[in-house]
Amino acid sequence: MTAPLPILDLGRFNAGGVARDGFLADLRAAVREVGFFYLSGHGVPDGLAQAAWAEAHRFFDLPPAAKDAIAMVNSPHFRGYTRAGAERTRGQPDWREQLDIGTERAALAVRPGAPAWTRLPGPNQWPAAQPALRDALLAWQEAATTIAIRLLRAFALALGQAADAFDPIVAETPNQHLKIIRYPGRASGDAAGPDGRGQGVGAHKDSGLLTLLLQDDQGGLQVETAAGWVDAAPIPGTFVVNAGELLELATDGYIRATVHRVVAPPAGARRTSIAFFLGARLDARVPLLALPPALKAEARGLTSDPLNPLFHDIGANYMKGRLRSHPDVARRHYADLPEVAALPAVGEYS
Ligand SMILES: O=C(O)CCC(=O)C(=O)O
Ligand SMILES: [Fe+2]
Repeated sequence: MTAPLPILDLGRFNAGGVARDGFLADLRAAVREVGFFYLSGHGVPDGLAQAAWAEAHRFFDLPPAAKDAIAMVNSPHFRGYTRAGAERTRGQPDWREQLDIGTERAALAVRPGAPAWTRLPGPNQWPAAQPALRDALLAWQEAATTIAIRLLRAFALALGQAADAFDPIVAETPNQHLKIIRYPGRASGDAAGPDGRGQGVGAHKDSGLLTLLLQDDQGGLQVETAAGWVDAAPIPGTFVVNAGELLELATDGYIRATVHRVVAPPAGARRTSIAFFLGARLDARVPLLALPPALKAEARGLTSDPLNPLFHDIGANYMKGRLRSHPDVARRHYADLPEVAALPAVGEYS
């Protein structure tokens, strides 16, 4: 299906006046109805994305041993490389390799009895053979963070809030999470997947506030809408933006954290993406916004999922997701937590 997803131009927001009002009205409709849109006019210099792409491709082309040398299982901070085949979404195997990074910082000094999430901040792992990867990805992460925080201000205004309504939960130490991802080609029938094609990543919602995605020209990202699954076909110069579960929680379901998936490329092809997830500070709680009456009347309430309960306590919510996605890391570094014993052998993504 062709893409009916809206395209929003951030230049209209930056321009102010009636252009801004029009942007906010379109944004409000987009986040309530679809929860996914393309962002153009974001003003991020092209060179930053080009550098991130070039280094991402170089990384995935490293020999397997060089990538395994920075395996995520080495890191109590859930940073590093994960081979294809180590994740499942709702029981079905995903097929993608990825490198996870986050804010580059020293680990916190953790007091005994402190919440488990205080062990999450810490250094990234970088491949010794590719020193340029670090600068390119950290620069991209900073640029994406700036745009995501500007968008959050637009979300707040679009919902009748003060522009800074979300500022306290992203101030100074927002939870930055960047993944470069490669989906190898998969012969159809390889594994049960959508439309008889293989599953790249199964249907899920993102858990943070906002996701900003760069994708190459292969395609495969699909979004669940009232009209069924639609393709988020690549549009050069744009990001794909979607809201995560924290915004659904903060708005009592006015904003939709939309289900999406990636269909694996055919055998012989491959797909690469760069996904930035803006999360809230781990020490914060998700606020419940007081929506103006006209918007409150349209809020749908939360779509509760017994397999994936949501916590307003952000650190606990994020920790739960990391433990489920990467049970090997959980067992190596978090075996003291009671919930770790119950984890399945392979990561459950969503
Ligand atoms: O690779 C993509 O296009 C999307 C990836 C995704 O949905 C995720 O990692 O949460
Ligand atoms: Fe996602």
